[in-house]
Amino acid sequence: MDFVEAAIAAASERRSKRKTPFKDEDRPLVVLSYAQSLDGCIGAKDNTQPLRLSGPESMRLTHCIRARCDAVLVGSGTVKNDDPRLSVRLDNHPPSVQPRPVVLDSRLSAVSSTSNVVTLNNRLIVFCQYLDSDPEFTTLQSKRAVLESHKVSVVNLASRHDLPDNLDPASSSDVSSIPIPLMLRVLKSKFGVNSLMVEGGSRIISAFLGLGSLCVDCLIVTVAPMFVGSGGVKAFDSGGEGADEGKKGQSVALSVVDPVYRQFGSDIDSGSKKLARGPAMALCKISKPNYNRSQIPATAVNNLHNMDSFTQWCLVCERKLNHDAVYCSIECLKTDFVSSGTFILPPSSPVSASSCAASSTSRAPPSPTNCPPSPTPSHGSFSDMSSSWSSSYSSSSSSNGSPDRSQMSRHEATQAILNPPFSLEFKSRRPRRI
Ligand SMILES: NC(=O)C1=CN([C@@H]2O[C@H](COP(=O)(O)OP(=O)(O)OC[C@H]3O[C@@H](n4cnc5c(N)ncnc54)[C@H](OP(=O)(O)O)[C@@H]3O)[C@@H](O)[C@H]2O)C=CC1
Ligand SMILES: Nc1nc(O)c(N)c(N[C@@H]2O[C@H](COP(=O)(O)O)[C@@H](O)[C@H]2O)n1
Repeated sequence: MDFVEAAIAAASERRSKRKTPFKDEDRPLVVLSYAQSLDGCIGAKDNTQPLRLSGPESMRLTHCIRARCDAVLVGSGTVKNDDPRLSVRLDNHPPSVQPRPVVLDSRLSAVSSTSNVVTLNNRLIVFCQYLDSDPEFTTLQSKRAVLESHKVSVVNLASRHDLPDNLDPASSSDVSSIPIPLMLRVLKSKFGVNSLMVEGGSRIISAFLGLGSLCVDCLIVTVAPMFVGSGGVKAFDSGGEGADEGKKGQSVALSVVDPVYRQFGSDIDSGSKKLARGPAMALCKISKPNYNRSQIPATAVNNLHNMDSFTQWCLVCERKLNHDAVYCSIECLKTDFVSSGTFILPPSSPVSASSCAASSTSRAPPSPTNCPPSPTPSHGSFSDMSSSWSSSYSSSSSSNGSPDRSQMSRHEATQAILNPPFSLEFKSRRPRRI
């Protein structure tokens, strides 16, 4: 599917250009992808099987993403709840080799010899984490032996024996949850995994999103036009039940840049009398772990899984910041504004004053020249945006006249925002009539 190819290619290109202090190439390209409801749920608490959110078209998309990746990862909660297969079955061009399933299962409590990921695939990788001094060490070693007898590759991240020589095992103070950066490096160096799809569930999504561009290159979210309600499992729950003590109840502002939307399936359409299952899809490239503070662990240079101390980096060019600032220069601020949650619309679609005002509260303050002189209603709609997605990835100047920002110098980007050759819509979307 072109959409997936374009998304992964763009993420890969972006990654290669990024100037971070750690070596991105030491870990696989990571595509975080899941399906959620309109109220942000990916499952239902009382379900003992996956909640079907995706329609047929976007389900196929999920399988296309699986097909384009070397491995597909889920957490122990998803294995316990869903017993997923994680295989490619709906792609028109199935890969000759299925992606390797990967499960994060610290205590080997979820995966068993009868799990689908074991019985349907003999290349499963399980990451666990326990010390020699663990009171349950013997039991855990027996479980491990059983899995290994079923051709499962088990990696204990706390054991030096399981890791390549150049990587240090997780420290004894850090055995509560699997250190994702270390796990990613092991996937690459020990198993040759160059691309990884992360499917969920909630805690895994929250953990990866919390690490932002440190560990995620591309985010593909299917949004299904349905509500799950109070019994739902939230996709992103960084301050919820599973959060560390001290982080409970805290909200986290995360933003994505250059979101692109495309409709897969029937959606809520003018001819439709009811909410059909035909999700729309948001494709986003994650750029920053956190809008207000792009915090990259300084120790990550030598020791990726050590998250003790933090250094600040400019949100745009990722240069080191000496002061308590978000950007290193005014150019960077403006450039970030160009690339922040804005949508490129055809030239005929004027920007609305209200949407411009809305944008200033959520992102970097816009230059006054960004706003139109008088209020004009926006004609941009959800479906308008879908037409521009491919051109903004594939050429330096798209058919609707909008420049490809990845090809622009910072100066050109700044000029573009001061004097845009196209109209921008920042926030507002007119709901479509049903
Ligand atoms: N709609 C969709 O696209 C998807 C929906 N789902 C749904 O998600 C739900 C399951 O979510 P949830 O219960 O949160 O389970 P998860 O699948 O997110 O697994 C969470 C568990 O993974 C283990 N784990 C190990 N290391 C980490 C880490 N660094 N960060 C986070 N977790 C880690 C922990 O268990 P341990 O200590 O045992 O290792 C943790 O409890 C199900 O309802 C499922 O249907 C799942 C995938 C996709
Ligand atoms: N994309 C997507 N849409 C949904 O509606 C879903 N419920 C999921 N769930 C994920 O798919 C797994 C099941 O995979 P198999 O069909 O067994 O291969 C499930 O565990 C979730 O990870 N995804």
